[in-house]
Amino acid sequence: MGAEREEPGPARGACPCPCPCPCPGPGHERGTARGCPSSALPAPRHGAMERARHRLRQFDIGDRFSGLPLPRAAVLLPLMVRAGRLHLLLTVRSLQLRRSPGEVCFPGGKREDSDRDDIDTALREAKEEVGLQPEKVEVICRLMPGIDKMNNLVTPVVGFIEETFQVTPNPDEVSEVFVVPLEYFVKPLDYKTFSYKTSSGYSTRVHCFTYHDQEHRKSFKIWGLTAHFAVFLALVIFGERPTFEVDYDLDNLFSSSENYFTNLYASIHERKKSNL
Ligand SMILES: CCC(=O)SCCNC(=O)CCNC(=O)[C@H](O)C(C)(C)COP(=O)(O)OP(=O)(O)OC[C@H]1O[C@@H](n2cnc3c(N)ncnc32)[C@H](O)[C@@H]1OP(=O)(O)O
Ligand SMILES: [Mg+2]
Repeated sequence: MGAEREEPGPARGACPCPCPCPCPGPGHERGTARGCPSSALPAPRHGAMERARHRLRQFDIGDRFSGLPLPRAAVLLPLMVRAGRLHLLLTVRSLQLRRSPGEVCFPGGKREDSDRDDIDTALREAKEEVGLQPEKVEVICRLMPGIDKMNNLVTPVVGFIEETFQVTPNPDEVSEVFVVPLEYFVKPLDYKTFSYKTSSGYSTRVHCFTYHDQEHRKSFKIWGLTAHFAVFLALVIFGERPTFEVDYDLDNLFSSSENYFTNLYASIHERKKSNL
């Protein structure tokens, strides 16, 4: 892993800055070279990134749900700028995997004992799965968690990566990597929704996007938890009404996303109690 990180802080991550100054110091933002007097690294100054950073920091949940008694997992939502627009990097899971083979997901996985927090988990998994070095990620925030089919508490960690990043997928876990313009998750061309009842009996709306990728000349289906995270990320960053229905009050996005999560969590908790 990279250099020591401060706890807590709005913009955390492995600091790529090679300078010896305490990190972050006054005016020196961790995970970036901004404000660092002795750093030679250029700070990314793209307008779309600056706006996204600002919005995302308002939705950072930090370690807020770290005490919940559920097994933990984390995913990295890797954002990059291509042709002036934000894009999200996604993976297709290897067909050899026991769980969710062939499904689209973000780089990520289950917490290991060596991980200090969800950021460590997301960065470690991204390195293992697509060869992304932690120091090449500017971690911005952690967003509201979700709960997967196995009742893992899954925390999405948002980070910026360079457009020039060359993926090296680990074929044991990842069969393909592709990128989607983030706007697609608020203005899709091919979208369906259906309702889904979780194992705890909680009814939720499932988003299902089909993305026709020109680069790979094929279509990818992005749905379930992965689509849930991508939609929320796009809502946070763009602050616009999507072209489809969502389970949030868009005028109170933070509190309604928190309510959504707490209701889902409560349904699992209740089910566990009634099974005792
Ligand atoms: C509404 C219902 C839904 O949402 S399903 C809809 C669509 N699907 C999704 O949205 C995907 C959502 N799921 C996920 O994002 C992931 O499953 C999450 C929750 C992050 C968990 O991460 P996951 O990728 O399963 O865990 P992981 O990476 O820790 O391990 C995956 C399996 O791979 C194995 N593995 C690990 N390293 C290697 C290796 N070097 N060679 C071979 N195998 C390897 C792990 O042991 C693990 O296997 P297993 O799952 O324990 O059998
Ligand atoms: Mg994984």
